[in-house]
Amino acid sequence: MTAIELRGVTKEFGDVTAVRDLDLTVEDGEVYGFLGPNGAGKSTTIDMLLHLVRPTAGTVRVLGADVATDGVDIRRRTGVLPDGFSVYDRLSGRRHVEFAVESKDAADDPDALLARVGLADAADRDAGEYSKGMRQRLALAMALVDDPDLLILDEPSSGLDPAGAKEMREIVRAEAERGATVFFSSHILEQVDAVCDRVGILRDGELVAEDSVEGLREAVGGEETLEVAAAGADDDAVAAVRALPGVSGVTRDGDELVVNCASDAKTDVIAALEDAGVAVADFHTREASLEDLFLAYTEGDAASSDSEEADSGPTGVDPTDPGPTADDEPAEEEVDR
Ligand SMILES: Nc1ncnc2c1ncn2[C@@H]1O[C@H](COP(=O)(O)OP(=O)(O)OP(=O)(O)O)[C@@H](O)[C@H]1O
Repeated sequence: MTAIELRGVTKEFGDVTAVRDLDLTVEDGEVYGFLGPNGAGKSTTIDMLLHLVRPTAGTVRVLGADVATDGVDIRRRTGVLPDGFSVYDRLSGRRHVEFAVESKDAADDPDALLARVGLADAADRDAGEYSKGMRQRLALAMALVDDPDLLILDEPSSGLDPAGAKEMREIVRAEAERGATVFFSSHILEQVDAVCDRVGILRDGELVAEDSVEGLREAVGGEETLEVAAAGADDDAVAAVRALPGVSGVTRDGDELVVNCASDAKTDVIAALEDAGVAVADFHTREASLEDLFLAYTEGDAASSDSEEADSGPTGVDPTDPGPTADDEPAEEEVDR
């Protein structure tokens, strides 16, 4: 079965096209990493999977059913870790999980779930006292209720310390081994690298790359990354480099230009910079990584080095809204983010 299937999906918010003619398929049991810089359309896509936002065009199918007509059943079988999860300050962590268990009419032991996400000792404390990472762990515990067939995790590692991020990866792996499909968005490539079967890279609402992590590595295998100390490089010089054959991406990192290019294009890059009047102080090459590929596909104004910190923004998410389980109708109103 296909866990997620988007066909020709477009979402416009007034003049802004957040997602453009998106085709995306996630097979049952896959761990799929959904990458992209800020504003690429990841959360909008996730909101459409959850039927919190209706597409302007196209169809969205989840767990073999149409989200527009079978939302209740889909939500019952789906665990969601929303972006910008907010808690009820005066309810304990345990109460939050109990609520999620009751909402799904499930039989899970809240304490076992809290222990699984490392919150056993904090189970009785008010969630309002939880740190950001603890809230994220709590959200994960709630998402795991009733062994969902599909886990949708929006920036799951946001706010987690390295130990928490590792635990998150282990939980994702364990869920996949259990047979669940996991779809998660992230800016953090090492998360994706470590757990995903496949990765999709979204830019300006369009899928610009999709492959296994190995496939993406192979795709950059024939390329090198050239780091050029070029303090005086202006936009014209960058554009001249970008226009060269064999150059797949150029990003600026302080006084340095980072150029993804075929090995035989390196001398052309240096020559183009010098022709543009840039004094090249130094340059060296380094091995291409998944990070380089991400930058190559997402470079430009939208991709910046500050993208590692997720902007959770206003929450708009009620943590005790059973979402995945509710007997209510699919949302009629779009979420206000
Ligand atoms: N409710 C809304 N009204 C108007 N514009 C919106 C709304 N939601 C999203 N957008 C716009 O759609 C585009 C995609 O936003 P989205 O939140 O989906 O990106 P994202 O990839 O999740 O970004 P981030 O990594 O920063 O969370 C942005 O230009 C954003 O401003």
